[in-house]
Amino acid sequence: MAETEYGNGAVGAPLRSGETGRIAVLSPGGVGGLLAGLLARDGRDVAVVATDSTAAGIAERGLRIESSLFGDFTAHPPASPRLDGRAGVLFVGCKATALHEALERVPAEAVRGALVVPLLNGLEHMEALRRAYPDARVAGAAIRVESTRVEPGRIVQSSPFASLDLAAEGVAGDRFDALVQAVRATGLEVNVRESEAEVLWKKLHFLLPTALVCTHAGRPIGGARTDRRDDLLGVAAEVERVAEQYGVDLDTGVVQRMADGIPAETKPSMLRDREAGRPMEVDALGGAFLRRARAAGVPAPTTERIVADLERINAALTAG
Ligand SMILES: NC(=O)C1=CN([C@@H]2O[C@H](COP(=O)(O)OP(=O)(O)OC[C@H]3O[C@@H](n4cnc5c(N)ncnc54)[C@H](OP(=O)(O)O)[C@@H]3O)[C@@H](O)[C@H]2O)C=CC1
Ligand SMILES: CC(C)(CO)C(=O)C(=O)O
Repeated sequence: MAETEYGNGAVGAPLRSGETGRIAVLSPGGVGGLLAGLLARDGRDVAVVATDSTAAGIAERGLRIESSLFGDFTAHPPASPRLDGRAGVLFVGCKATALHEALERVPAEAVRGALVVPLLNGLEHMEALRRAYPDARVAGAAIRVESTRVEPGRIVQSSPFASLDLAAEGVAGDRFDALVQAVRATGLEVNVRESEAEVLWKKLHFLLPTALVCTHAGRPIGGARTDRRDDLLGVAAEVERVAEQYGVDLDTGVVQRMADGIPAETKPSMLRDREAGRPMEVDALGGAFLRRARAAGVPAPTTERIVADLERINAALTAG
């Protein structure tokens, strides 16, 4: 039997138009684990790809989700350290700091023609994914949620908000529509936008000030938005000015209202990494933004200062 383009892992299972095909989720951490659990609970054909020990743990005990929005449950998707067979969709849920190693678990052949949906914050992972998977279509995406991998295979989702923005640019079609439907059916809000740049810059506009300032201050948003308000709004205004040079209109007033409206105890994942002594995404977020700012000739002194400090802290963390 001829090999089908996107089987359910098994060679020969034809994919009908409008279906997602098998949904692989690489790295079941805070955001990847939440997506994998929600989709598996709905009976979707989900395959988790994880580090060796986490894959073994999920295969044995399942993937535990404890969520203020979606309830508590254990899902039992198959989990392995490497993607075997093909997938029609690949969610990428690792941190930027582990991206290159993590991608080795998903061969390019396994996602030929597939839709690749990165859940990472930042900008430069898009180029890295397109280089790794030249025959896949990589969608601009951004997830807004606070979700934490408290131990391997156990995810706690705590925010009163959870939404996924997806850009249709370059990826529109039946599989994209099917994916939107599948994710919406889990209860997660999905917003479809046209432009990839808009999706990525809008997320960065909120994320960069909150991640940098909360992490620098060592405090959740409630402390950062009062004690470090000038820095928070300063970074947001710099993102607005740089984004404009890349054709994206942003409004720092929106970020201000969002930062004032979310629960005081909200912690960006970068702050959680600092607290746990893990490598932080300083370069993937702050560094990438500053490279764009320099290329556009727009000064970003507030971001420069905070990123320089966090780079020193990160170097000390990663040195041991
Ligand atoms: N957490 C959040 O609330 C949000 C996070 N984001 C963004 O999403 C991305 C992921 O963040 P988050 O979910 O917090 O990350 P986590 O630290 O919770 O999870 C990272 C996952 O990557 C896995 N991993 C590490 N190394 C490898 C490897 N070599 N191969 C395969 N998997 C690997 C980890 O495995 P193991 O479990 O085995 O350690 C873990 O499951 C980041 O870019 C972040 O900025 C965006 C919005 C919200
Ligand atoms: C700030 C937050 C929790 C909001 O989505 C986030 O995106 C992150 O930490 O990566």
